[in-house]
Amino acid sequence: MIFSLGQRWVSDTETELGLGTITEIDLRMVTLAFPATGEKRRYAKQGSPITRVLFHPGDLIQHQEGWSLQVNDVVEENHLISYIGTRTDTEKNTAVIRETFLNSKLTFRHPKNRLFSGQIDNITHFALRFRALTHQSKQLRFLSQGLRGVRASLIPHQLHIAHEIGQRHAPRVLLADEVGLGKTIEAGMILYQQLLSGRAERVLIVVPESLQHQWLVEMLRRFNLHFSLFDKNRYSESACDGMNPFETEQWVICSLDLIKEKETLLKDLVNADWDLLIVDEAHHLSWSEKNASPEYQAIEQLADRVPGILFLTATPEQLGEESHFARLRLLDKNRFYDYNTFVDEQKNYRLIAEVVTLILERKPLATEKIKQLTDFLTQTVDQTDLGPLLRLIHELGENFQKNKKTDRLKEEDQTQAQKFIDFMIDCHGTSRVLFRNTRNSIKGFKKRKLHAIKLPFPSQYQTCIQALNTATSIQDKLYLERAYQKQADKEDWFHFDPRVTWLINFLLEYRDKKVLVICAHPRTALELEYILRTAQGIRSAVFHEGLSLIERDRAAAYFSLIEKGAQVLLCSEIGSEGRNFQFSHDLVLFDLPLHPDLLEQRIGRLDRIGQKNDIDIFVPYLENSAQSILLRWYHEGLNALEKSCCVGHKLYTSFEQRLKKYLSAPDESEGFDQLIEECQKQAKAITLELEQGRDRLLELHSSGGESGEKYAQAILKQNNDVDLIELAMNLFDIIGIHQEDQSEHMMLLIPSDHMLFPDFPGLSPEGNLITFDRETALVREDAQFLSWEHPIIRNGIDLILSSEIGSCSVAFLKNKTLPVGTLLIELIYVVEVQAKKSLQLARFLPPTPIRMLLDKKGNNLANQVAFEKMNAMLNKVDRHTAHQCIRAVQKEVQNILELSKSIITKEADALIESAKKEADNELSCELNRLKALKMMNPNIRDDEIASLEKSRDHTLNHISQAVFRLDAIRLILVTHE
Ligand SMILES: Nc1ncnc2c1ncn2[C@@H]1O[C@H](COP(=O)(O)OP(=O)(O)OP(=O)(O)O)[C@@H](O)[C@H]1O
Repeated sequence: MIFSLGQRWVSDTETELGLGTITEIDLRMVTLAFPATGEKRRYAKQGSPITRVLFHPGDLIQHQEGWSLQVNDVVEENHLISYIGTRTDTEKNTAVIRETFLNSKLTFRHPKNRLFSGQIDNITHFALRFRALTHQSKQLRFLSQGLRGVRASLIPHQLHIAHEIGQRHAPRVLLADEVGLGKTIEAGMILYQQLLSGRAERVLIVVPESLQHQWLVEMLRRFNLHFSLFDKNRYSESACDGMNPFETEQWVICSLDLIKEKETLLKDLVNADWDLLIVDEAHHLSWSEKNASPEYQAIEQLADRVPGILFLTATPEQLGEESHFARLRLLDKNRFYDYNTFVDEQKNYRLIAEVVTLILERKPLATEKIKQLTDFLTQTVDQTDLGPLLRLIHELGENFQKNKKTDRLKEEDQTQAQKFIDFMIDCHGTSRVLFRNTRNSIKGFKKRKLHAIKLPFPSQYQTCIQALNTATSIQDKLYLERAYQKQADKEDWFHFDPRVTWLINFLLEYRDKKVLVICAHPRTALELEYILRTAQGIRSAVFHEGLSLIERDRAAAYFSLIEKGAQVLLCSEIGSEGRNFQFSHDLVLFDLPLHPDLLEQRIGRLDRIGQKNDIDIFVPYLENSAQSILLRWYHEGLNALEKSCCVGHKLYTSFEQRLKKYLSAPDESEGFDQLIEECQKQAKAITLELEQGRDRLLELHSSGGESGEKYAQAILKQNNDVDLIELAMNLFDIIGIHQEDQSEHMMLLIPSDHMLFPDFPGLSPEGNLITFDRETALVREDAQFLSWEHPIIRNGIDLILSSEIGSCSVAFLKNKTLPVGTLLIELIYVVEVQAKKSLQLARFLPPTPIRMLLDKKGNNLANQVAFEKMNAMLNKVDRHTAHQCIRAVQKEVQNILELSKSIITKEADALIESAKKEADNELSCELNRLKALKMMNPNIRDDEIASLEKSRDHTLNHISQAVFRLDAIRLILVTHE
């Protein structure tokens, strides 16, 4: 296809944009401007979902000035089309419309014209069209858009977070759920909603190099999103002709290592106009006043330009609270401007958490508490809001007191209480930017059991330490095999280290177990693997940061194979970050890391969603070694091995110096019991304080209480949805896609030789294995999970509705109670709004079909005879007879169409009014809430309010301008035979 400036094209997936004009062409991309909605889109020249708009003699088209032309002739010059024909307003004049001047709001292929020119469709096509319209309209209003098509279990806290953030304009948040609770899935759900709603189009995901493929695969298999991975080669291959390589793709994954290394690449990234940036393992962005890491600086440049940001980390405070604060500042500079103010603010959390907890537990607020709260609110809340708030607190207190005995609240009190809680949570702290769920607040996690294995300290290590003497660092003491190699320059440590013998025996004894072994250093992992494989023939794989990505993925895949896979995977410290190994439940910590957050990351490889067994953690350690000290500290001081420890960083900071003293001289353990005791006490106190303060608030707003459950239930109802299955089968039959049953819940879709649309998007020539059942989709990853949101369904419906298929039909109705030849006309009007997708008007007014069944006098019988009932009674008519019938009743049809106009105007007006009311209610309510919050919570950004205000005004304005059009027409003639 040759592209030329001024040509008119339409987007196959976004027909609501109207007619587009080519405004820019370069080597690989074309830009289309859509004047009807004021939007622009860039498409790759090859393979993009756009179609050239061409009309033919007989078509009725419209000039941008509003007049229409009946096309008689079509002329092409310099790749641009001119339509020659008769103006319908003046009847006589011959006129020309160059395609550039076509009306951008043009609706094509009027069904009436098709009817009178004899272009008749099969009655089954008409039925499919109506069903597709009806379902599309219903589904576009579904509450949990973008959440139901994900191949994942319905986990309430994830759905709540995704819903809460996915609906925002340019969300900027930190997802900090504990390790393995599903941050990747949450980020994917947010991203998917932003894409579906048109709020985001260009997306960049930045991850540690080792996780690139995992993200690529997760986005594809769970969300059907095909990302492009940019490594060094891909970048330099695309960097030709002065083009920005990142502009050739809409969705890109890139590694943090690459970004910080290559200055030109970062520059290109920053200039590539992303809508949404996702950064995984964001704790790598370390910052201090004197030293911002290169990673931090790189992401800072992007954060200045990209409107939406999601940071993901399970251990936000791993590199210190200052770094945590600095990351929050990347999300919102205005709000997080000063570290000390931030720390001060955190002190208020306790009071708010206490009050919220009392209300949740329906306990009356003591006078003292009310006073404290009043003082606090007086300082922070605007005077106009203060009165009602205080009244509410008193009333709630009194009502709780009155209803104490029944333990039940009246519904309005319940609503009031929830409103107050939402308000308090919304207003304070980091709630709009930080989300954190913990294992405490989510049920179903398996237990962890520690098996500490004490082993003798080998003399070789003793000699080595003595030889190193004062030069022995804590690292040497902790990782003795490395110190030994340094000092003795020998590699035979594995011959005498009893941990190795223990590991070999353990693996030989439990041949059927899949065991993950983690150690601090890649070289240790490599040497262990060598000895296991060569000396003992144990099937093993190794996984460390020195391997290429392909080698790492290969190792992980080898380990995951059930039969003939590796029995053991040996990982270095960061080699396994973010990886999913929950199919194993035996973890060997060959050594322990110094920082508790690293320990949590290690255990998190197995202790994550999807783990079906209790987890056994084996720690072989050498008696009286630094590791034995560290083990006691972790187990007895922090209880970090058998329970997830959320206070690790704080305790490490507080005990670091004293702990290191013992680690450097493990023999001198005097006073260590005392340290453990202090540590336990402090752990208890900090945990309590957090549970009563910051963490309680975070938990309340992150888990979402009942809201996540509500979304899960709504989505669950759509599993194996009969409407969806019926429509899909109908669609596949008509399009020409064969269906072969494979098992109870699975089916193979195979393209036939007679496809209605030869290039059906998403359908592979070899066929697609599909299922409508979520549970099947979760275990059978080779099957695609079909929901209303799956591209096969969405594209299928779009293909039908953006074409003429089924828009014009003729049928016979055998009915002896009516005179032969009685004419009924079934009309399908569609009321619709043309506006930017990102306004999401479909929530209030999706393209809505209005069906009429009119007799000669214009009486509407649609309510008496429902569509499916009528459809079942109809018989098809051969083309020749249909043409004769049309000619015979043409005049009557014209009359009935005229009569239908007043009916549709009335019905459309009512629909538009009710949509406006709904939109106004919802958006004004949200706006008022944000404005009220803004008074006391600077977390609400000005641009969020401005955007919502603008979007409400635009929404109402666009809904008022909604139009109706005739989408389909069916003539029904009564026969007696
Ligand atoms: N809703 C879900 N349905 C099915 N599996 C899930 C779901 N949520 C998470 N999982 C699985 O649980 C594991 C952990 O999820 P994920 O990787 O998103 O967690 P994470 O919080 O990003 O972990 P980490 O902190 O290690 O980066 C993954 O194997 C993921 O596939």
